Amino acid sequence: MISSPEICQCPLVDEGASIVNSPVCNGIILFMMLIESYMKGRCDIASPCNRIVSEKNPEPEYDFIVVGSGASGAVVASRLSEVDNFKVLLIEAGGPEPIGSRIPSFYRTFWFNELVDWRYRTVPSNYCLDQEGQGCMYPRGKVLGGSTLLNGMMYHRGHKADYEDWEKAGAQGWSWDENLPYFDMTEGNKQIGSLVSYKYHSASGPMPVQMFNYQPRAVDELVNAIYESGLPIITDMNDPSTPDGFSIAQTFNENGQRITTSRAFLRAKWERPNLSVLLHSHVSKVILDGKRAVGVEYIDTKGNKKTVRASKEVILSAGALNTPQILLLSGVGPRETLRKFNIPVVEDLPVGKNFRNHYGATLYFMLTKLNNTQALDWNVFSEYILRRTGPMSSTALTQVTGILYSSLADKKRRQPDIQIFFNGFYAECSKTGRIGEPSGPCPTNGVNVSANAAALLPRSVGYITLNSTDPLDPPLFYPEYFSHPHDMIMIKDAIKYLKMIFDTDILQNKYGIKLDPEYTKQCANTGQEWSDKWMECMARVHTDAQNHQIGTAAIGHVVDPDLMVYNIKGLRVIDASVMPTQTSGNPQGTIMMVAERGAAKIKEKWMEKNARISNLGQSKAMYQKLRVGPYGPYDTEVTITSDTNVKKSVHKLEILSKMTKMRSRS
Ligand SMILES: Cc1cc2nc3c(=O)[nH]c(=O)nc-3n(C[C@H](O)[C@H](O)[C@H](O)COP(=O)(O)OP(=O)(O)OC[C@H]3O[C@@H](n4cnc5c(N)ncnc54)[C@H](O)[C@@H]3O)c2cc1C
Repeated sequence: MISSPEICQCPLVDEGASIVNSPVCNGIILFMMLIESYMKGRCDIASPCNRIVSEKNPEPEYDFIVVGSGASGAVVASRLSEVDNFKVLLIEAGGPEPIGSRIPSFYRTFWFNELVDWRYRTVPSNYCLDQEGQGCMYPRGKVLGGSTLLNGMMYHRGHKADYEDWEKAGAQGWSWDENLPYFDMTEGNKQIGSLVSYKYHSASGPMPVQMFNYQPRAVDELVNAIYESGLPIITDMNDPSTPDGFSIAQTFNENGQRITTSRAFLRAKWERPNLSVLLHSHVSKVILDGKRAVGVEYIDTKGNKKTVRASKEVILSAGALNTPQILLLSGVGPRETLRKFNIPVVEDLPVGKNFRNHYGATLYFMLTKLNNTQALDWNVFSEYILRRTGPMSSTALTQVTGILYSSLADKKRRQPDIQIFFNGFYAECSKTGRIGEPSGPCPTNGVNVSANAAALLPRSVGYITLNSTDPLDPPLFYPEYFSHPHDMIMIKDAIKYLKMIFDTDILQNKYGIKLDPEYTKQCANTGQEWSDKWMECMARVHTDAQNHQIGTAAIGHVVDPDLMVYNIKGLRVIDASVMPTQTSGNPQGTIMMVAERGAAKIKEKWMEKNARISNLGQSKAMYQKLRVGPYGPYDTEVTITSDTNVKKSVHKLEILSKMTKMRSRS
């Protein structure tokens, strides 16, 4: 039985956006309102005692100002404020984390909600044609935790070869080996020993990493189908010896809840009077005194322009879509763009160029032999509220992914270049909570699922520029998808892998899988389904513009390898913008690593000599400790998961992965 609200040590809170009335579950829905009110009454979910409260009276000057609290900014602010005598201000345009965002199954619920999402779109072009001329959608976190509050939570470090590419692009000192200690600093892996090896993971970082504690039957069946298709199954996507294959991903979660960077890194704020946070404050530009950054200008909740000074550094962590806008408005960018908008040129740099993103095609299917009923009901909700497990504690099919080689990939360098994602069976919506409640008007019409076939190392490069000098006016995004012919080859190769899975006995006969005609009609005139022309049409119509944008203030182009903006003192960029080329995987793990390294570089520069030596000594000792194994500290830190459901999935992955290896040897 579900009990009444818990008594937490602090008064309950009601803040942020609601799960009711989201695009994935619209209308006034009593059951969803009930779920939300129950969640507010659970201390571990609502965490009323650890709320980040916005500073009412910010001081006129801080040592460091960090702009943006996402995958990068929360890490930077947290690491800098470890130094007692650094005064740090973190400025975030969005507000607090909505409580509903902690539920993994609601992972799409907050997309396009203006309270937490910038709701960007690309300039319309010859792709994303299903969007009726509005351009591709780019959900983007405008909230504490940034896009780590909207994302799919998958943890990936990229591959060694990706960082060789970084070095070639000018990022000297950013090789795989040099980055490893900083990956380790972030990662708090809970499955070392039970799923992944101490050799490639760390247990001691603040960000919890593990598989979701629940895998629905559909995940099991999908993994079976993948094995039947002959494609490889691997246990750990971050093990360099198995760079390609399908797996159930490890994700950023704990106790059945999403963990954003703000939850993982900013909790420390409560012991740190030297860290202040300003919410709902939109930074409009960096204040430059000649070629030195001395503060920022921001727009507060009432629309007033305010300024705050930085005595040491301003750090831009506003993400690859917003950092270039702030730089351009500050007079740092391509001369021709700045002149066009009458912005005085402080430094002529290629800001906004080198805009890269993973992208591909989405294919929509129907499982015609299943009834289309809601995956969220009273039973599911009770299981979650009592034990923090069940369908609400995972992202259903989305936790399965595969990273594979296209025909263009460099296999010798072990650098896969395409990724497959799946979507469906989400416990995200229900009107009454009744068991067996139909989803949509035609319950016997089959279950809708979809899959994405994406290029991880696309060659097309776009740009971002200003639309106007109004800081609240979104910039213009020109990703220039398909401008390089290789991308279509990679995407078609990825679709061919999907076809192999689609053709399996399990999906064909047991589930009656079919392409959803609603989503193929625009390509009906291209001839046969799955033909080259059909795949090309599907990629342009149902373009999957992923949300892994990078490169718009890249190392070697706009910032130096220490992440300092060229020729400007006191101004650093530490976020996805500095990545010069893509990594072949989900980027949050890499961006957190960049943030750890960036913060370490700042500490190295500004900490007093004695403190610096002791800090570096500690980091080194910690790293050495982390790398000891298999009988060293790791074994004492191993958490063997006790959840039988996870154990079953781990066991299955292990068996299928062994069978994959045997198959490839024979
Ligand atoms: C829907 C979705 C799914 C994804 N899935 C995954 C996944 O499964 N795994 C993975 O690794 N990655 C995933 N990603 C990508 C990952 O979340 C991003 O790459 C990462 O969060 C980017 O980090 P960042 O710090 O550069 O920017 P963000 O995390 O976006 O943070 C930027 C912050 O800066 C703030 N900001 C911006 N402009 C201003 C301003 N002018 N003033 C003040 N504050 C400002 C923003 O509000 C935001 O909080 C996904 C992203 C999305 C959107």
